[in-house]
Order: sequence, then structure tokens, then C-alpha cells
Amino acid sequence: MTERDRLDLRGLLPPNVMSSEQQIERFMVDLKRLEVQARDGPLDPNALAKWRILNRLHDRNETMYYKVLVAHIKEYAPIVYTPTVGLVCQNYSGLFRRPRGMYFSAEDRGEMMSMVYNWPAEQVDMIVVTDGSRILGLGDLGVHGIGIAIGKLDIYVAAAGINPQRVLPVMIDVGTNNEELLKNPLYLGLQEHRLDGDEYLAVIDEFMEAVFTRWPHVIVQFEDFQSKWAFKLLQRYRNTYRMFNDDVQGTAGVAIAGLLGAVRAQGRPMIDFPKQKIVVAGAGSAGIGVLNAARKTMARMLGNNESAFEAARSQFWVVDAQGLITEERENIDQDASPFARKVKEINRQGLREGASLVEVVQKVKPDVLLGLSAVGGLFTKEVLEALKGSTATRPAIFAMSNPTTNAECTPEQAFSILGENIIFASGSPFKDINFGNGHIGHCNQGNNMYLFPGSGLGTLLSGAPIVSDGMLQAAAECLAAYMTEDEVHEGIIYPSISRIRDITKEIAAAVIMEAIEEDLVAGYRDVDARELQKFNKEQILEFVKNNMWDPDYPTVVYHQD
Ligand SMILES: NC(=O)c1ccc[n+]([C@@H]2O[C@H](COP(=O)([O-])OP(=O)(O)OC[C@H]3O[C@@H](n4cnc5c(N)ncnc54)[C@H](O)[C@@H]3O)[C@@H](O)[C@H]2O)c1
Ligand SMILES: O=C(O)C[C@H](O)C(=O)O
Ligand SMILES: [Mg+2]
Repeated sequence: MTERDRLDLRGLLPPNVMSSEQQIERFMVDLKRLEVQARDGPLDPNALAKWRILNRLHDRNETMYYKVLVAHIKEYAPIVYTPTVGLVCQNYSGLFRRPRGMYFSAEDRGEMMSMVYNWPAEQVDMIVVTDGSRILGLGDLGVHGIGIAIGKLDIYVAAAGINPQRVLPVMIDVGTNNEELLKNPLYLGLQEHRLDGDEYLAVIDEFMEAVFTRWPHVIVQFEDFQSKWAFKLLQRYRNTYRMFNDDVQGTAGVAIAGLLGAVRAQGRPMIDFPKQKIVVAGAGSAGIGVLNAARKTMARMLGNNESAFEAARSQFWVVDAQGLITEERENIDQDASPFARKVKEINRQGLREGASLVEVVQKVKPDVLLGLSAVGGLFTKEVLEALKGSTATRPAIFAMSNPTTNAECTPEQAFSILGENIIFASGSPFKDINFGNGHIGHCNQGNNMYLFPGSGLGTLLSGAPIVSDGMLQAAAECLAAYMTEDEVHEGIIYPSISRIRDITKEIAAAVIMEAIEEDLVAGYRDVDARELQKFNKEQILEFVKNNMWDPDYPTVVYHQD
């Protein structure tokens, strides 16, 4: 550690200082991985190999890397992002070659304000930070979770045109509760249990203070924090710092856009959304984020008053690991309690506290079944059979958990049991289904990647000091409106990933317009607040486009014709 300090390297390497013997062992494990992978590897046996080739290009030639990513985003998003990034994090001790990003650990308490200056870039626009406690649906991956921050920032560069020299992936290593990692001699992080309570908060507070001191205009995206902390940290920082939580707020926006799309796909106007009966499986950071946003959206459509808000509540049934959540639940989670069903209501429906997902679907006959449970296969044959009783003309299934193996069901399962006339979306990409009769079963990717790049870019360019609910709502509405009637009728409720740069531009513009509306803008670079406020929509779109970085080699020598 003293050597790291003398060389100004604190924070630029993973916390665990390894001997050369350990380094050789790490390398050998990786070298032998090919054999292991051939035996019991992932669905795409080449996925990790592709990730490595891309990663080497990333290290060698950043411009070229992003040229490849932008030009082939549909093909390579599943490699640098969900689902392969999950596998990368699970195998990070072997895959790690050079550090990318910064590591702040529990051992760095009291040092963060100075170590933040070890980062070589003068300006940072976007930080994605994780504590590795809930990486996708894979649980606590400790320091190896840094892969998720790197992957999210790749999408920021490719989709939102954030300059790659101005992004910073961050891992806050407060230990891990993953017993395997605690025992693994090749683990790159601190081998102690996670800090909790005030000690934990003190580390995150110190990190926030340090990065905002060095880069007062940076935006910090919180990613894959376990639900226990996700909400608390959001409440703690959202009114003072430019930050948001992607799993809570980004997921909510993308789900709202999809839910509104599902209403349109039933041939109904969006304003019918408050009539939808929605069963949500999973009451963690993502599920609760979606529930809160969906309830607010319904309430707004119903008149935006106290009784509308109360009426909207009764459209949701929430099932977690212990079954249906009702008022009778003991030690109910504070964030889930607004969605606990009243005993009288559910008795009438023939349900009870802890009822199983199948029972709930059978009795409620929902229009929408949405999964954010991290449990692969949760939507079993029985659950999908029960959904046949849905009162909707076209029921919608959102199997949103990541990565692929955690999806609540596959599109094959959904379409084969429920037939062609459904809407299907999943968090990780699946291929469309060809029914062989000229019809296609569309597999939409309902992933927050449609929302966070535009929300971040819009916030950056508006200069807004915080990320308001209104700005995020504007982002979601923009995504919902992006799809044409024809597309929606065909069952396409999210655009193709190949259009992500264009969607992101539109979303960023919508976010800026909302920030103007809320009088939050402060301007960006040579465009000050006053000028920005006078822009019309076209000018805002142009402003966004002009500020998106393109992966081009700079011209060094000018030729005269
Ligand atoms: N598609 C997206 O854009 C997106 C965004 C965020 C999160 N996610 C995914 O959502 C999942 C959950 O994330 P989280 O942060 O909310 O996690 P979490 O661990 O906080 O929450 C999981 C929830 O699922 C519940 N659950 C567990 N077993 C269940 C069961 N058998 N039946 C019903 N519910 C059950 C738990 O009680 C808990 O409420 C992860 O897989 C994550 O990858 C997807
Ligand atoms: O990372 C993703 O693909 C989406 C989401 O943020 C998740 O945690 O699953
Ligand atoms: Mg996430």
C-alpha cells in the first residue's frame, strides 16, 4: 500500500494486493477456462472470447472500439452488456488484465478526497458506481462487480455519445458477504464481510464528497446496490447531488413505457392505463421502483389528486419470495407496504396473505404479469396456464430479470402456452419467434438501457443540479411515444437496439425540455441557461446532437486541395 501511495496509484488498482505466485495462479485459471467452458459453459460458448477480443481492442484503440460498438450495437451490446457482462463479473479474477476505473475501499477511509486526484482525466461527466452487492440477478459479486459499471458506461459512450475520456467506472469495495469469494485466494477485493449501518454510509458519503469536490458537475449513476441500500442512498443524495439510481428509476421509466405500449397494443388509448390489473413478482429495488412510478402515472391520468392516488393502488398485486403481500405481512418492508393489499379486498377475491403466484394470477386474471424477481423460470407452465384466464384481449408478460438464465420465462414458453396474441418483453435479449405461418412473435428487450443514457445526457447538457422526477418521467414518456401505432399493433413496444443512438438523442432533448419547464437549467459549456431556455425543440435536438461524441479519428494533418 505504501508503494501504491508513493506512485499515486491508490484507487487505480483493485484493493487486494497480490503476490506474483497468486498472479500466476490467476492467469493459469484463466488459461484453463477454455476447457471448463467447453464442458459446462454459457449458452453462447464464444461469448467470453468475444468479450476478451473487444476488451483488448478497448485497451488498444478506444476510438476503433467504439466505432465497432456503434456500428454493430445490436450484435455486441449482449457481449459488453447484459447478459455476457454478468458472466464476465462472475469470472473477473481470471479475466482481469488491466484496471479500468477506480476502486474506493473500506481501507481508504479518510483518503478519498486526495486519492480522487489520482484519476488522470481533468474532467469527468459520468460516473457509474456499484458496491457489487446485487449484480444483475447474480447476487453479491463483491469487487468483481466493477464489470457492470464498465458495461453501463460503454452504453453511455455508444448510445449517448458521452466522451469516453470523461467516463469513470467506480467500485466501492466495502467487503462481500459472498462466502465463496471470501475463501477464494484469487479474489481481487477485500476479504472481509460487508460494512453495514453507519460505517457503510460513512464510506459512501466520503466517496460522494470526494468526487463532487473534484468534479462538481459530474453525474453519478448508482447501479446494482442491494435494495436495502438502493432506496436509502437515493433519498439521502437525490436533493443535493446530481445522481440517480438506475435500477429504481431507470427500470421504472422503461417499464412505464412498455406498460403504456402494452395498452396501445390492446387497441386501447393510453389513458386506459389506470384500468390495467398488474401482478408484479418481485418487490426489490426494481419492482418497487416500477410500482411507485406506475401508480403515479395512473394517478396523474385519473386527476392527480389524493383519491386518484388511492384508486391507483388497487390495480397492483405484489408477490415476493413469501407470496402475496398484504397488510397482514409481519415485518413488512417499508418500501413495499404502500402496495400491501387490504385484507377485506383480497378475501373478496378469494386470496390471502402469502398466496402463491399461480393463485394470484388465477384469481386476479391480470392484464399484465411483470417479473423482477431474479428467479429464472418463476413463470412456470402453471403460472402461464393461469394467465390464459386474463381478462385482457392481449395479455402482456414482462420477464425482466437478468441475465438470460434469470428471466422469469422464455419467449418460447410464453408464446407456446398463451398463443400468438400476447406482448412479450424480457430484460436480456432473446430472438424473435417465427411461428412458421408468416407471423412473428416479437421479443422486446425491456431493459433500462433505453432510458439511462438519455437521462444522463439530458441532465448533463441541461446543467440541472439534480435529476428530478419530472425529468425522468419525461424520459419515459418520450420512449413510450417513440413507437408508431403500426409497430405497437405488431407487438413491438420497444425500438430495436440498433436505433439506440437516435432514441437517446430524443430522450435527452425531452429531459432538457422538462428541466427548462422546471426552471432547473444552468446551461452547458458556451450555451448558458438563458440561451437554452429560448431554444425550440428543433434547436434542442440540434444542441444534443452537436454535443454527442462520435468515434472519429481526429484530423491531425490538414490537406489543401
Ligand atoms: N430489465 C431491467 O431493466 C432490469 C432493471 C433492474 C433490475 N432488473 C433485474 O431485476 C431483478 C431484481 O432486481 P432487484 O434489485 O429488485 O433485486 P432484489 O433482490 O432486491 O429483489 C428481488 C425480489 O424478488 C423477490 N422474490 C424472490 N423469490 C421470489 C419468488 N419465488 N417469487 C416472487 N418473488 C420473489 C424477493 O422477495 C425480492 O422482493 C434482477 O434480476 C435484475 O437483474 C432488470
Ligand atoms: O444491467 C442490466 O441489464 C439491467 C439492470 O440494470 C439490471 O440490474 O439487471
Ligand atoms: Mg442494474
